[in-house]
Amino acid sequence: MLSSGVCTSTIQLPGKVAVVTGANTGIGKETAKELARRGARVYLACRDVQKGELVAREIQMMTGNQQVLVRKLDLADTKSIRAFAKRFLEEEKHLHILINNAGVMMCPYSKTADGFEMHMGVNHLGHFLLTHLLLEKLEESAPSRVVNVSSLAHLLGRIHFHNLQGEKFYQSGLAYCHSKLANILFTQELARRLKASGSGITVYSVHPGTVNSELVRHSALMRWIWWIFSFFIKTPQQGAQTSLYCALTEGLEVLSGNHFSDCHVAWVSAQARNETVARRLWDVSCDLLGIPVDWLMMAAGPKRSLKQTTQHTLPK
Ligand SMILES: NC(=O)C1=CN([C@@H]2O[C@H](COP(=O)(O)OP(=O)(O)OC[C@H]3O[C@@H](n4cnc5c(N)ncnc54)[C@H](OP(=O)(O)O)[C@@H]3O)[C@@H](O)[C@H]2O)C=CC1
Ligand SMILES: CC1=C(/C=C/C(C)=C/C=C/C(C)=C/C=O)C(C)(C)CCC1
Repeated sequence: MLSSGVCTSTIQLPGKVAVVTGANTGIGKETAKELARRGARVYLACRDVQKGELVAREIQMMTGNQQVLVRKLDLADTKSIRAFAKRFLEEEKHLHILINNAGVMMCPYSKTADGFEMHMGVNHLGHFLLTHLLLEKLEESAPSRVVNVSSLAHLLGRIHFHNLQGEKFYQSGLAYCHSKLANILFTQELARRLKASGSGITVYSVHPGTVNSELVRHSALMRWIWWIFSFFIKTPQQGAQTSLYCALTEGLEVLSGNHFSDCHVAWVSAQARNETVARRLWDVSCDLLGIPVDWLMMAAGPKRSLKQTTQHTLPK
């Protein structure tokens, strides 16, 4: 947990477009800053636009990159997710990097605007819907990448399909673990489907390490542990390295679907490798969000094969 990893890629990103969710603080802020430093146009997707604007100005000043923009995104409300995606699709031609970073941990039992348990709703379902809505843009901008920020905490997670909204039993720490397991299962299932569709989008899940951030805000005990060990745990900048590694490292496409920690491929639990659970979670997530289960083939598949046909026939 205390070891580190550094993204050593020197790649620059002029003309590239990135979206980072939860970019107003912690790991997301440092991830966005580094992408901006490399010249990308970076969208800070934040639920609190005022906080986001302050951070955007700070990043602009530190990096000299004025193309740091703030857009409202509340992952606890599917209307807000749809509004964010609609505006983004209207105003941007490309999306090369999507970092699904935002997260909540150990909230008291609560529900999102759509009635989903808060951890599952924000950490998993919110990002699932966002990725679905932005997929077309990622496909048009391929090669493009999606990074899902998960956690080692997935080890304690289980997908209880009969209690996905925590209504039968609820423990806040475990609810976080379940949602982080869902992040990994989503990554693997998305990678399988993207590969089958011949898309140039790749996807990775990440454990950032134990990082000194605001994630522990809901638990006095965790705040205390974090404070005691603050000298030993990672800074947010160190915590951003594995997300950056997955977003930027050349030649990583063959490892799409893998989980990374400290900038290396990392082991995941047996549950996280269970394809049956991953497929079922995909179907249930689509059902809860009211989107077709084959959204990926609908968005990427037919167009990709059309593009390939055109490419093959044009030179002659
Ligand atoms: N810190 C750690 O030790 C670890 C962190 N992680 C993961 O790293 C990711 C980043 O966490 P970290 O930087 O540590 O935590 P922070 O609490 O510092 O940052 C979380 C970010 O998510 C945003 N967010 C929370 N809820 C919503 C929402 N409903 N809609 C939009 N944005 C929201 C927060 O916004 P706001 O400021 O407005 O609340 C904030 O910007 C998370 O996914 C977390 O699970 C994984 C393993 C360990
Ligand atoms: C006991 C102990 C620690 C506690 C680690 C914990 C409690 C990690 C929790 C990680 C989480 C919640 C990750 C989020 O996804 C430290 C601080 C490493 C210092 C060494 C001793």
